[in-house]
Amino acid sequence: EFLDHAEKLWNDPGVQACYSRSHEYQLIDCAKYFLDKLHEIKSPAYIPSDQDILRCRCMTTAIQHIEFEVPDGGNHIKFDVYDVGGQQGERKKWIQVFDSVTAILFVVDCSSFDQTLREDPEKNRLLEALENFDQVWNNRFLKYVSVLLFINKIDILAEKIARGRDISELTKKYPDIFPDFDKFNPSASEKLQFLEAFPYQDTEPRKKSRTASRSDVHPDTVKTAVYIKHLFMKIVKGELNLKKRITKQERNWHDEHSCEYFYTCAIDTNNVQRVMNGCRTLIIQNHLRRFGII
Ligand SMILES: Nc1nc2c(ncn2[C@@H]2O[C@H](COP(=O)(O)OP(=O)(O)OP(=O)(O)O)[C@@H](O)[C@H]2O)c(=O)[nH]1
Ligand SMILES: [Mg+2]
Repeated sequence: EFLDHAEKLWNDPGVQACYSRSHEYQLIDCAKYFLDKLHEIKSPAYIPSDQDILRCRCMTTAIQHIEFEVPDGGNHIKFDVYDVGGQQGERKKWIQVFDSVTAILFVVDCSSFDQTLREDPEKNRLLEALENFDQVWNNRFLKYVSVLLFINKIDILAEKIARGRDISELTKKYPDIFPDFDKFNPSASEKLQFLEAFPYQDTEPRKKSRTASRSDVHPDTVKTAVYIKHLFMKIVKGELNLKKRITKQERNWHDEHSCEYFYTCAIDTNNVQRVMNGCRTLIIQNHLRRFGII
């Protein structure tokens, strides 16, 4: 009975209008996905699919340790992954795992440019992510640790842009940090890189040739994603400093680590497979370099 009522409410035009303004309050990203399929979920025969499980939101509170082995040639390489929580209250725990890590997987929600934090409704989420990344990249305990930056939720970014949202509010509010979006021009290779990562709908034929545009992806989605990538890369290059440095950095401070970025959609298994293959190679190379083997 509850689910019948919920379904009726979700189909109400007023509730839909509230949903279209969900960047103004706190609503979990997967709400629409599950509410859209209430008719299926309410059936007693409902069994969650893999996609349903991937869409579930489960906030990380304690540090999770996951071990797995990946085949590499004839060998198996063991990976130890520590998953930490991203919310403000969780971050003080990060230092416990800084010691002896080879790489950090830093996941940014690139669709969050028009949202504020659940923990602090005054703080913009993208700005918070940039500041947080600045602290990780410039942390003296992480000088030898490479960072893999995942510019994630590109599917939600596309949905938002299609609904007419844009990053201009942020660029107007913080012009020193966010340069004029209208004047920003991504190169053809930058557009191509994003489009190659963007998931194809089952109905959309895959492009055989490499091209810097796709009929199913709005040009502003591409432009916004590349713009966000530039912001993070400015931090990597030291062109954008958002946090006061406790330790003065000498010129070769960043020589011993690097940052690679990937556009990701964590719920698209094809995209994740490709990204993980790239990450595995980078992590192994970093490890070998760190121990002087290559
Ligand atoms: N549509 C979409 N949803 C995503 C994507 N990545 C994550 N999500 C959803 O976002 C929600 C949060 O994902 P989590 O993996 O719990 O996020 P987290 O960064 O570990 O969060 P904390 O544990 O609080 O730090 C889940 O509902 C996921 O299904 C994505 O690329 N696209
Ligand atoms: Mg988590």
